[in-house]
Amino acid sequence: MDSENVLVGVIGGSGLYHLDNLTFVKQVNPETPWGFASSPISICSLPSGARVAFLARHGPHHTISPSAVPSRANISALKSLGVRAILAFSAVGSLREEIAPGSFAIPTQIIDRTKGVRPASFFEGTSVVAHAQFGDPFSMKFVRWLEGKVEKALADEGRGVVLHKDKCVVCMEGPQFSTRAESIMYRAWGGDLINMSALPEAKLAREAELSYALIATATDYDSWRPHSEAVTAAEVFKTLQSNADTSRHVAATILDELHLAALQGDLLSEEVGSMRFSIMPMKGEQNAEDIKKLSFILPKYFAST
Ligand SMILES: CSC[C@H]1O[C@H](OP(=O)(O)O)[C@H](O)[C@@H]1O
Ligand SMILES: Nc1ncnc2[nH]cnc12
Repeated sequence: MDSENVLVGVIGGSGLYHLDNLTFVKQVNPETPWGFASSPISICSLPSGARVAFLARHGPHHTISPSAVPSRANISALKSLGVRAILAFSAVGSLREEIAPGSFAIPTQIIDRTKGVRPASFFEGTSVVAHAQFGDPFSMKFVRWLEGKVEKALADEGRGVVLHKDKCVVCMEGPQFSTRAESIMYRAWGGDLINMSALPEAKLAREAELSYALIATATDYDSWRPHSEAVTAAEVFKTLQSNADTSRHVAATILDELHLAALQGDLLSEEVGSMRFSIMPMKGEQNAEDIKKLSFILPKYFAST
């Protein structure tokens, strides 16, 4: 196995600022056409010698608010290291009684409640138009593979953390939490979980032809329960630390196998090549600057001269 190859990237969310249960190798901070990532990227080595990349979505000291996360730089920086699959973690509110704070979920759907203030496409501001397939916003092969592995890791050491599957996450703008009326409306819409970070991350991973899945860690019941206090940051903080410890355990347990699966390729086969027919045919002269920029993320389709 080529231990220099970094095929798997991990994005840590609120509470998860490092994977210090893995062996730290070095930090890198590649500049991308969309600037620098939220944090320098830590390269860590796994027991097999394989390497993974870790980046903290809100910065190592949580200084970046959800609306300001440089997601294009994050995704393109990971891709520039050779990453093919991204495992993202996110602290979420629960919109369902049965998803108790402290439990984990792997969502399969997203409802977009961001407000258009986040750059959400690598093609934005360029002369190239592309429409990525996004009906299944997470990589389903990867999701199905993860479910079994994460469920097993959560049962380890008597942790007894429950894993919920096939859930729908509402991604809201923030930074303020939802009103009670919004929280109730999201439940009526079919939302099960709520966060502020699934988008545009998942969209950008799709545009970059990277496999992407999210492990959602529930911290609170948001604001829909009639006889409970509405969510506060203090409420979220109560479970953030233990959820982050569990997330680190899950990562350490599954990353070697994930690296191997990424190396074998089948797990990632849905995304590779998926943008080929999403890019509108370009007639006439192509804007050289734009092509150069896009070649950073999709060199197969945009040959930089
Ligand atoms: C700290 S509560 C709200 C905050 O937490 C989640 O962050 P992340 O998804 O990065 O774990 C949520 O999306 C909000 O950004
Ligand atoms: N209730 C909530 N709403 C939005 N994002 C969250 N992250 C954690 N809890 C949340």
